[in-house]
Amino acid sequence: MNILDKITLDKRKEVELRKSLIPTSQLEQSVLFERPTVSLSDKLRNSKTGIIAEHKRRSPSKSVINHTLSVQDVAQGYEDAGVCGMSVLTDGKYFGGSLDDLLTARASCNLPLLRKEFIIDEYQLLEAKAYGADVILLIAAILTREEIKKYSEFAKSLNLDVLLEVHNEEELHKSIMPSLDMLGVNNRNLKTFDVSLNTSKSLSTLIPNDFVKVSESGISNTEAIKELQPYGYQGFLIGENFMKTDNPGASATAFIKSLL
Ligand SMILES: O=C(O)c1ccccc1NCC(=O)[C@H](O)[C@H](O)COP(=O)(O)O
Repeated sequence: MNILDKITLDKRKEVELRKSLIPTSQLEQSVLFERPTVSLSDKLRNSKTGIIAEHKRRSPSKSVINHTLSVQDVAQGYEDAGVCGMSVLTDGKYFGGSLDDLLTARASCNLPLLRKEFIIDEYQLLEAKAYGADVILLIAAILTREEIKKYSEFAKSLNLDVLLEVHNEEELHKSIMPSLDMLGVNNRNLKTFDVSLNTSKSLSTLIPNDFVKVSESGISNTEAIKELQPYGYQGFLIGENFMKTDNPGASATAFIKSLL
């Protein structure tokens, strides 16, 4: 069983429990449900740098990245750095994140926030909205085309942007549809955890220009961005490179400065 299958199996049990604890009607009463969302895809289209900076404590490929920082400091640091958006991992078991992290980020900055999660149920989209997200992630590897359509259309009805993530050509062909805003290519091989920018490069020509192209994972220097921009990428999701430092905001600031 690969890591995504394992995560998804656990996620199904977790979501059933969450549903029994907090009914949908309670999520819909969140004051954040009325908040006007901010479009990450619009910000990326109009940006010279396109950085989406992630809050990430640990991951299946790295057991410890950073467990000491406050989400508030990280969010404010990223906003001061001038990133386009912030990604917040909300999975607890594999990434050490939570919906409270998303809420804290929402209370700490005005950046568009991506709920980085393994979405397998519409209920998680209501959670995303109720806890202050502007964008949701759908992962093609764990969803059928029908599920991608259903979840992306539901997200759009909640005024949430949709980032669809693929790892290969087959996932890309299965997923293209008008209810997506951004197409993300994940450079991490989920069997070996190796990262290669060649994944983004080789899939770039297959992504129609109507979608904002985002390159995800393994981006550790500004040369990588300069290498990917000619392939049409306007968004760059960066986690570990910033989070492994004592001050992710300061490292994002230096990164963006050297890109301009
Ligand atoms: O990061 C992992 O090890 C991982 C393993 C299995 C599924 C997802 C995983 N990561 C989620 C992400 O997409 C990354 O956190 C994100 O792209 C940032 O990557 P990086 O800059 O390499 O931290």
